[in-house]
Amino acid sequence: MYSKELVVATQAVRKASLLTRRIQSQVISNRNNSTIIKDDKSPVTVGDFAAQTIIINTIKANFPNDSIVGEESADDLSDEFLSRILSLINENDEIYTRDYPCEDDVYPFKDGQDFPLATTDDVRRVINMGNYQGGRSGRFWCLDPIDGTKGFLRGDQFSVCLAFIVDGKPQIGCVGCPNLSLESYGGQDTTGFDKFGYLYRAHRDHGAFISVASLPRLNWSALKCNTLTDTNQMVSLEGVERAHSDHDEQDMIKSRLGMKQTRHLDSNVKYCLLASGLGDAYLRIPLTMEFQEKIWDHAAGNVIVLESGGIHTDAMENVPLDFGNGRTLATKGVIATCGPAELHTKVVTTAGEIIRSRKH
Ligand SMILES: Nc1ncnc2c1ncn2[C@@H]1O[C@H](COP(=O)(O)O)[C@@H](OP(=O)(O)O)[C@H]1O
Ligand SMILES: [Mg+2]
Ligand SMILES: [Mg+2]
Ligand SMILES: [Mg+2]
Repeated sequence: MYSKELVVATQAVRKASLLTRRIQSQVISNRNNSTIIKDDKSPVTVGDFAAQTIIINTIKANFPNDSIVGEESADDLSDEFLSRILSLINENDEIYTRDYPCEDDVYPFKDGQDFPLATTDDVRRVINMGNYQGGRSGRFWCLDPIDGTKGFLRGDQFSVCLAFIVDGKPQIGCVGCPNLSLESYGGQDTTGFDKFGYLYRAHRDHGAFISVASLPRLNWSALKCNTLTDTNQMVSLEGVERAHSDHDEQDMIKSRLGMKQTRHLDSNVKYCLLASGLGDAYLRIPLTMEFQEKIWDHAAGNVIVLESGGIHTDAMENVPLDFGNGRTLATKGVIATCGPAELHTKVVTTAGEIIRSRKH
């Protein structure tokens, strides 16, 4: 069991969840100065960079030899932008220590003395430690500091996602959902959720769990996704952004399988709702055959889905996702369901047929 990794992952994600939630509205109202458009036209914010810095710093302080596949790079950031990231981190550290001390640390939890965050150069260096290429052997971490940046900028759902991978297999998944209210998706909320949402975490072969993020002692409840007998009972989970998956083909799949209800929401929160039994089939049908999914968009959710009893594959071949392939998955699209295998196979077979019959 990777007990220390689990504690470090949880604390890193918890601290970054607090920061992202605290600054979400401030980033939205000051969008021009807080957001950069990357080469692939996608947005990234001071929040994404600050969260990446906090999490890599925490990992490195506790596991100095570990490598990290992180989404963001600091190469194009000005000193002024880096210094805003640094102030956000310092401000958050103060609030975190004062208001959210956590008794959950059974290990001495180091805060980065060996990797100080005192200057803008430190911040740049730490962000760029996320440049690992991944691969099939050895241990590494896989980080999406803000998944669903577009949701974050809309004031909607987003998540802080960290996985720990050994020999290409995710062993730990930890997802902070700072803006999540379960009640909005048909569930029930627990006291304190409104501070900075929920933490989900799973350890391979040891189950998937949820806790309110703000509790001084995290209170983990086991998760189990739904047990269904027909695809027509499935609630579908899909993204909000039409540029990230093929919503028309997702509609075709649902109509062929009798699925009537859809929940649209950004990021790995979809995997978390599946594990909570608040959705049953996450459909992510590729818009083009050229696009390769990034491992950080799915690695943390993978452990949470599998450990809550679900199934996670590509959208065409019905094969498990391969997180040892580098920074991207080799397969096309993604489908996660509550199972059982017979229903999952039906969903992927239908998706495959629809994708293969494309005219374009
Ligand atoms: N053309 C595309 N197809 C599929 N996913 C894409 C995409 N362009 C961007 N994405 C990914 O979609 C993720 C968000 O997924 P969703 O729409 O389910 O919230 C983004 O994560 P980030 O927000 O971390 O960049 C990004 O990696
Ligand atoms: Mg991004
Ligand atoms: Mg992402
Ligand atoms: Mg991201």
